[in-house]
Amino acid sequence: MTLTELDGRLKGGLVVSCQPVDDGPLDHDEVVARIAEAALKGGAQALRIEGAARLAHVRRRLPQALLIGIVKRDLADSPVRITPERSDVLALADAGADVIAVDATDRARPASVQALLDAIRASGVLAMADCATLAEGREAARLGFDIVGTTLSGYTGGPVPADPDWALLEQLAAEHPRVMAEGRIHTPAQVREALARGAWAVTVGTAITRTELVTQWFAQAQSTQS
Ligand SMILES: CC(=O)N[C@H](C=O)[C@@H](O)[C@H](O)[C@H](O)COP(=O)(O)O
Repeated sequence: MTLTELDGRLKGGLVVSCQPVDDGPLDHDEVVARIAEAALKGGAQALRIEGAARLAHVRRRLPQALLIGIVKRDLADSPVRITPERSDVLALADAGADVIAVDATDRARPASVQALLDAIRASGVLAMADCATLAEGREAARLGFDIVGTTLSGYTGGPVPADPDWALLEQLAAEHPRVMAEGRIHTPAQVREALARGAWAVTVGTAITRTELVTQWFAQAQSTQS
């Protein structure tokens, strides 16, 4: 896919991250494929899918869908979880990802961000950098990532904030044409706000595809009433 095609399909649009709660009742390839199909019917322009085998399954079911692929793995010697290795990139490309997202944080890691980007480029797909800070976003843009995301802001140490990182979004959007607002965007009003603050596109996960957590939000509201 060319960048012009990517812009035509996703600029100003919504990505639904279809990552159910790990080991929960929705954490099955076919269930995720159906959630993904439902998200497209609801108006999503793209889907973020975790796992190469799962992405291949979704690709078979939804041949035309724009798929952003990641692999999440817990490593013994690095806090990097999202697409940490070259082999993850190759597996996602083989599975049919249009875009591959990698952790682009400045942390101890098994493969450099440059090496991951090189593997993505060699596979002929587009590249997204999941960042936590302005410096990381700048470095990702300098390396040549097509999309820079706020994905990891709030997740590299300390308590996780309640709100999206609007400041990081605005700072990145001032410098880069394709900034994905991602992370803790839970309402339609926040999607509008992200676009107003300069996001190129917006990814929503938990609020659409983690039923247990969304139910907890409502259930806790009920229990604080009584
Ligand atoms: C930090 C991390 O591992 N983020 C992950 C990245 O793929 C997912 O767990 C998030 O659900 C996704 O980024 C969407 O965000 P939210 O679920 O807040 O709408």
